[in-house]
Amino acid sequence: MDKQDNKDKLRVYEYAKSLNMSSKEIITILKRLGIGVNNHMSVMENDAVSSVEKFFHDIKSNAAVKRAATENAAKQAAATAASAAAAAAKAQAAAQQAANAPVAAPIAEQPKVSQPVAAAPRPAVSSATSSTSSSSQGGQLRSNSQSTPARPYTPGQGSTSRPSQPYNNNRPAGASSGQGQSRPSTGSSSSARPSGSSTGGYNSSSSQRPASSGQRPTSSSGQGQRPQGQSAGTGTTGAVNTNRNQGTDNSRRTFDPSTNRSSGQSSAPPQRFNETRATKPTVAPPSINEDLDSNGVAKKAKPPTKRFDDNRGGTNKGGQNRSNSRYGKGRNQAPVVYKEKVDNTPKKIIVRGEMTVGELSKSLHKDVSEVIKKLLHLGVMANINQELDLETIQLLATDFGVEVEMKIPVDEDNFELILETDEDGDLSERPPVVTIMGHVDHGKTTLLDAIRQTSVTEGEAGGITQHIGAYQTEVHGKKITFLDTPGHEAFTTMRARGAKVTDITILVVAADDGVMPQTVEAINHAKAANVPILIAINKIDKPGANIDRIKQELTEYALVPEEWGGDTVYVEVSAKQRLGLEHLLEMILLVAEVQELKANPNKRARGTVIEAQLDKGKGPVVHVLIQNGTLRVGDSFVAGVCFGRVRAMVNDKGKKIKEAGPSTPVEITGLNEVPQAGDPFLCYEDERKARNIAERRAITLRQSEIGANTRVTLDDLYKQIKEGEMKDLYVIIKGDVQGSVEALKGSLEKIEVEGARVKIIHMGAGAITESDIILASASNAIIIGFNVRPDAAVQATADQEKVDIRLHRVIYSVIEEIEAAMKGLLDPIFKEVVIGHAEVRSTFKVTKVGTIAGCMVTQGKITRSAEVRLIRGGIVVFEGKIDSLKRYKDDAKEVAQGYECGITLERFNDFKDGDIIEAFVMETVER
Ligand SMILES: Nc1nc2c(ncn2[C@@H]2O[C@H](COP(=O)(O)OP(=O)(O)OP(=O)(O)O)[C@@H](O)[C@H]2O)c(=O)[nH]1
Repeated sequence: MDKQDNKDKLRVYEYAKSLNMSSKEIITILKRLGIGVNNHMSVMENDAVSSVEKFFHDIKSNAAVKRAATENAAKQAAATAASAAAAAAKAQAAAQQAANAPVAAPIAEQPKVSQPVAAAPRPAVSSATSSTSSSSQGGQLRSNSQSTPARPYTPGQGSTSRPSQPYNNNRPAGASSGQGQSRPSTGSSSSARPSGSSTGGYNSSSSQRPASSGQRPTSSSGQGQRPQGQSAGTGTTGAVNTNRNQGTDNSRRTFDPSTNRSSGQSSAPPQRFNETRATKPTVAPPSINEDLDSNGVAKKAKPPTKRFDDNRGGTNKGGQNRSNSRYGKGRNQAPVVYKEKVDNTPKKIIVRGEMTVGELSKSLHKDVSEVIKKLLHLGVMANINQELDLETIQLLATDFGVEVEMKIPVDEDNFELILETDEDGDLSERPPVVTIMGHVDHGKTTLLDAIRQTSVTEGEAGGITQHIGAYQTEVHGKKITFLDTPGHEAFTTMRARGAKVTDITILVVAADDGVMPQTVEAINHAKAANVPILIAINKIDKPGANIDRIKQELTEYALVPEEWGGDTVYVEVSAKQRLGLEHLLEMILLVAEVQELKANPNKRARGTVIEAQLDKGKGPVVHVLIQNGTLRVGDSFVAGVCFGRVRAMVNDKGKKIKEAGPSTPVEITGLNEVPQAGDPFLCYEDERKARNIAERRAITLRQSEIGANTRVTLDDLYKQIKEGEMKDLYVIIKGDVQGSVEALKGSLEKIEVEGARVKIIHMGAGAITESDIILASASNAIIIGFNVRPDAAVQATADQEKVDIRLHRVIYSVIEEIEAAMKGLLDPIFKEVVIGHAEVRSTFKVTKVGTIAGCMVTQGKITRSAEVRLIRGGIVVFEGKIDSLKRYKDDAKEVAQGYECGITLERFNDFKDGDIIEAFVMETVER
């Protein structure tokens, strides 16, 4: 029973099918009418059907009114078209008549908008096919067409008159001229045409051929001879039908194929074709009917039209017939569906990035072909999947008269790269952030402690309770933030991670010691980071203190004291005796004042992670220096690839606080994981967003770690110069003696290729250290080791940081290599691969053999065939070949890590305990 019910129910798709429309269209109409449907399977109640039909009817009525208004213009157009086409006098007359006839009005109109929907709710081509199928599909349809007259058409239904009108209407000027031409050949029909171009002609032809007449108004004579099925086909589609006719009718045709063709091409078929084609985007045949009604002419044309419609109806796929019968009279009339051609081009589109042609067409509500055509006009060959840049999108949209609003989303994941600008009025002064650097034992820690103690004694009772990697002190009501990490780590590692936290560097130089290698290194670090340097000459209490000597030495590094005409501030202090500290703090404020350090406290907090650790009780704890905005308890944030919500916040004095402004160091809890020092920190409106961003950052980080090395290496230097990514090649030179380092510097600085120059950012005598690697990493520099080598730990750091170290023993080869790299000529065939290290533990002198080094292989392996170099204190003492490699008394091919062995070298006997023998092989490198 239920099944039966279901069967009888009319579903949207069925109804749409019966109208030759898509379910989507019906759903849209239903929705517009306020009738809720879910999808194409939804059942349509009777009142829904009648509402839709009323909707169509209303559309028709409106269209008719419009059409009547344009009648005059249409007449004119029709006349022109007819006259142009009519070579023969008859045709001309016919055309004129047609023009005079009220029905002709739609002719002019047709190309513009309305199309016979009911007649052909489906696209022209499909209607053509459907008619084809009607003839071929068989009996059912054909019989339909034959029996058309008898069909239960509702009088007054647009469909009746449709056939005639569509022809006339749809016929563009050219087509109408075609009619004229074809007419003469068809003879009697031509006369029928003019008189209402639809009515008479149709009638006459219909009288001859009931079924086909409606469809083939033009070639009436031909039609007359033609079998029904064929005529139906010909009527519907010009060329296609012609073919079909040829195929089907040849045997029985009595008409001249040429006539047929001509009729197909120029008269009725073209119209049809046009009509149908036009029908695709829009359909409005009912309006035509309406026209006819209003003109009073259509009524005459009704009978043939009916038939025509009927045929059409029949054409509407087999199922429709069934559905028609099932859904009754009203629905049989339903095929009269009209779609008005509505220009739904949007006024404005929002563009959020590049789009494909297909995407743009969709947002412009245009056919892809239209957009492609426009692109062709712009000289761009494109397909539907072609990506269009923003400029082209803008151009195309403007061409279609559509405004474009660009809303390019900001890459929120890389928030450290987003520059937030503030209005001057929103900015307020912020405390400077100071770092202390200097040579070992020059008193950095003592100075930091002394300053901190000063502030503690001045302010807080209870002493230092917290160590959070930074602290604030106050001088004359103004705060100064010190990064509490003596040494280079904070400075360099953070800079290597892209974080700039320091505003001022205090360079501590012991008055009794002078400028030392690490002093120079610190200077280079600060200069590379473009941070102003303030010199604190420490230990002035010491008897050997020579302040002038220090100043003198430092002028060599362009740090000229103010009193000597320079701009570097020098302060004499004794960290131990707490002398000059106040003056130092005042000078810091002075330097800060010149820098005009400002931030906007009224925005979301942004900062840098100074330290982070996993606390047994609190979980991940992070020390953050807030650099802009204000951080509040409860704020959600991202720190590196971690995220969280501020659960608790403590300041440098260990006091719980609710909010922290710019330049304030705080400890916060509430993270999911432990971030790294130097990680950027930014607040977000909610935790979910923070989590998403952190997760995406983690993925990107992993990918970049796996991905290409972005550091500069000599191997890809030329490429980078070419691509404009590099102007200067930053180099760190480390050599065994100061003399050769100086010589190398001079030679390298003279090289200039492709507009790129060598810029020495640091140099010194001594082994390559971890600090060199970090500086190289932070500055994207390469390291040249001249007669010096990195030890295993340093090499490991270099590998991790992807710093290119080039080791040489001859100055000329350094110059040659750098020059070749800059010219893109570098073509190393071999690359040295270190395979192991052995440490000399004892030596034995054996006559005739020389000195045997009793070694322990500390890393990798030593092979007999490997080349070796002897390193003493980071300096290469000898480079050559192994003479013999023995395990006890036996020769060995190789000795692995953790085993002892005896090694003799060719032409070298001067082993000393603690020497390192480094074994390496040369491997070919593919470029
Ligand atoms: N006489 C005197 N001694 C000082 C002064 N400042 C520091 N010292 C001493 O110098 C030594 C080294 O001081 P630190 O503060 O550890 O030096 P540092 O630069 O931090 O050393 P590293 O952490 O190893 O780089 C200590 O014994 C201090 O007591 C000073 O102003 N006068």
